[in-house]
Amino acid sequence: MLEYCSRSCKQCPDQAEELAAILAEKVKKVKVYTKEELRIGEDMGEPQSLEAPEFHVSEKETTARIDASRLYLQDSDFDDDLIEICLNKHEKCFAWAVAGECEKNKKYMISSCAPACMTCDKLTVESRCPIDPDAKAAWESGSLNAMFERLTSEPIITQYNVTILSSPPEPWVVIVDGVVTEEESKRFIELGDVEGFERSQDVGAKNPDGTYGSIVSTGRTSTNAWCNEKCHDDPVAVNVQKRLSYLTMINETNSEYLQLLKYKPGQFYEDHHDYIEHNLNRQQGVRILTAYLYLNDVEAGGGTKFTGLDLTVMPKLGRALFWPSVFNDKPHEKDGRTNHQALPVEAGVKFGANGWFHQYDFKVCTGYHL
Ligand SMILES: O=C(O)CCC(=O)C(=O)O
Ligand SMILES: [Fe+2]
Repeated sequence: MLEYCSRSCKQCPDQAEELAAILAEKVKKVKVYTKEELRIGEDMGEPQSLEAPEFHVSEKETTARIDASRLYLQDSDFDDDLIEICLNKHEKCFAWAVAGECEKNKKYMISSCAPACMTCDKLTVESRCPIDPDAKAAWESGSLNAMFERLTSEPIITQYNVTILSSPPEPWVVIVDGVVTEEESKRFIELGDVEGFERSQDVGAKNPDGTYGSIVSTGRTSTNAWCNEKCHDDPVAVNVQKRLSYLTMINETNSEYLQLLKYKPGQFYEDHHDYIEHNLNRQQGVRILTAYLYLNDVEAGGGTKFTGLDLTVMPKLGRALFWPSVFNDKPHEKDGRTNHQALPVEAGVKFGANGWFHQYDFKVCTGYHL
C-alpha cells in the first residue's frame, strides 16, 4: 500500500504503522511501535494525553492531529538527523496544538512541540537565529587599524599603561595594563567558582540543528566557566565589559559571555586560532578580536605565546591583551598570523578570561556556541 502512497500523497488511508516504520527507518531506530503507542504519538516524542477538557479539545481532534503530523514528517524532505531531534517534549503538545497554542504561544511550542506544530524546520539554527541582512558589522575595512591606533594613543595611554608588541605590517598585539583591579579580579575568580570551572572544550562536530557541539581535547587542558547566568549581571562583570567596550569601541552585545579560565600546573592550550570558520554563516558573524584578561600573577610559566610572531606575553594581574583574528582590509577573513598558545603553568595557578568580540550582536539570539 505504502509504495503507492509514500511522500507527497496526503490522502492515504490510516497507515500509522507503516508511516511510523518508515520514519523509524529514516532515523535508524529499531523500535517497532505497538498500535497503542502509535495512538498516543510515542513515535514523535512524549506519549500524548489525548483529551484536554480544559482547552475544550476532544480525543478525536487530538488523534486527527497526531495522524496529520505523522504524515507531515514522513512527507518532508528534512535531513534524517533533523527528524531525529524533532520531538514533542510535553504530553499535551497535540492537544495544545489543536487549541491553537502553536500560534498563541509560538516560542515555546515551536521548540517543544515541533511535530505537533509541524515546525521541525524552525529547529535549525539558521531558522532560530537568521542572519539579519541589514545588520551593521562592527568592523568594515579600516576599522581594525582605527581601533588599535586609538587604543595606543591619547587619552587611553595616560589612563592605562599601554605597550605595543606588534603593529602593521605585522598584526597588532597590544598590552594594556591596569584594566582590571585586584578586587575585580578576585571577584571574577569567585564568580568562576559560582558558575563552576569545568574541563575546557574545543569546537566539536556539527549538531542536527546546525549548531556545533564541544569536545574535550588533549590540546586544551585547562578548566573554564562562563560568565553568563549568575556572573553576567554582577556589577564587576558589567563594569569590566563596559571598560572593554570603551577600549575597543565595539558594542558589549557583540562580545561573547566572558570565558573565565583556570590553569593548574602543567595545564596549557596548544597552538590554535580564535577565529571560527562556520560563524561566517551565523547571525553573530566571526570573532574579530580577542581581549584577554590576566586575573592574577602566576609564579612561573603560563605565558601566551604568539607562535608565528615569536612573542610571549606573561600573566600579570589586571593586564589585558588585545589581538585581532581578522585582517584590517578584510575584516571577515582569518588572519592566520595570530595563532597563539597558552604555555603550561609551571608553578602556581593561572586565572584569565577570554573576551571574544564578533562582527555582529552575539547576545540577541544566543545561548552559547551557535
Ligand atoms: O590562556 C591564555 O594565555 C590564552 C588562552 C587562549 O588563547 C584561549 O583560550 O583561546
Ligand atoms: Fe585563544
